[in-house]
Amino acid sequence: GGSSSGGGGGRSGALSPPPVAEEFQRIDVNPPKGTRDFPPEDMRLRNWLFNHFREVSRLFGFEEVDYPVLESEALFIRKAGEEIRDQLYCFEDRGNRRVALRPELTPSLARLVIQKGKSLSLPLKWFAVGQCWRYERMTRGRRREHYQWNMDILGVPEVTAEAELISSIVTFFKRIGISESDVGFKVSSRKVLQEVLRCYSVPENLFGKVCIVIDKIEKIPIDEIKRELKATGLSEEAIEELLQVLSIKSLTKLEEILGGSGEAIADLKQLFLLAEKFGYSEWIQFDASVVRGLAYYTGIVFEGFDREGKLRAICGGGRYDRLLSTFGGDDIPACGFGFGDAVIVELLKEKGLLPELSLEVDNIVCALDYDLQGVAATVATKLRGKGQSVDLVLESKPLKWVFKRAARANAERLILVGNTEWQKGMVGVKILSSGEQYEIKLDELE
Ligand SMILES: OCc1cccc(Br)n1
Repeated sequence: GGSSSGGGGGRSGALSPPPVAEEFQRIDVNPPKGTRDFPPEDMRLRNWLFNHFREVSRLFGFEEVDYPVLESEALFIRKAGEEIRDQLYCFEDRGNRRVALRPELTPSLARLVIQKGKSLSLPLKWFAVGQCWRYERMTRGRRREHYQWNMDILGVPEVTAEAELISSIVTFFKRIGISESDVGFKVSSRKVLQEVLRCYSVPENLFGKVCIVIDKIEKIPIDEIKRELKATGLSEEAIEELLQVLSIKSLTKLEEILGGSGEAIADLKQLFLLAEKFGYSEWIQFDASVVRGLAYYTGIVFEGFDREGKLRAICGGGRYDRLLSTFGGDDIPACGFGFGDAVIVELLKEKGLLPELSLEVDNIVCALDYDLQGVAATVATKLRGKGQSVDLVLESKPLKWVFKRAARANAERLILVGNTEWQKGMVGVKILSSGEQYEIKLDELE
């Protein structure tokens, strides 16, 4: 065994514990920094949330997909200065391959779509609920993993796709009791930025970088924003015009500035028209300052926010028509969103909307004598065959213990297998809510 460590007297007279061999040293029982365990109570909340994600995706006719949590690092290497890149959880594996824990799901979707190529019938509507990772210096004590619900539509160039996606998120919010008085969506289009930058003949390849700087507009001082924009090569004039346009909060005003002929205005007008038809006009507002922090968006972008302004963005997404070609594939028009599992729970807590979820078991089955354990197993199997859940007591326990367990499991019924009753082929039944109890033949037990 390992060398003994610690222990050993030293204090006069006091008996110190015997040294603990290395292999029995107590490990750190906490999960790695920034990660979470999901013990039953937390797992019930997580399942409740994910079941709503999945049910809404089903209502919208989406198919579930998933990808490896480990991807080639190359999938996420983009040069636009994104935070998601700076915090990539990447390493070299034993085969000397550069790999990364996925920080988002969209690049994996793009990879799979390219891999499947012509065999896919468009439009495709896929959803996923996957764990995503980042390696952030724990200076801010923030999480390093979260689960993200994604819905994506590929093959639809019109903004009906974006309108459909926002409708799915509104549907989700309504299901969990969140209304338009609690949250809203800021909606814009990167084509607004594009049209301004084109006026100043800014090269296309700077577009992603400029967006990433602007996405930080509410997170860092405006002087820093201007400095970083200048560093990308933008002229003072272009920067001033850009910041001016970004402060616009009405489509009419935007039209005055950009003129009515550009795609940005047309897309946004169409989206607001569709919002009316979907019935979620009250949930959305135009806000030119929304650009989102992912370089690959090319058109409409949107983000869900809490109207009290206490929390970070709840969800976000947009159009990314050029992502596939960055991986060498043929471009397919695409749009999608990501919805994390953290902020929404904070919002539900704020609103007192967290559901009360407890363990629910239909039956506790217990043998009163050890030699009836087999009969108890038969009873449990019969009930399970009828779709009833059974917590079968697996060892001799005092009745007091059994009642306590039944209460904790909110069991509907307690089935007791005792010698007296079993002599008559009967078992004892106690309905825990009413206290009613009776004996019944095993084959009459429902
Ligand atoms: O939303 C950014 C992000 C990506 C991966 C993991 C976590 Br926690 N957060």
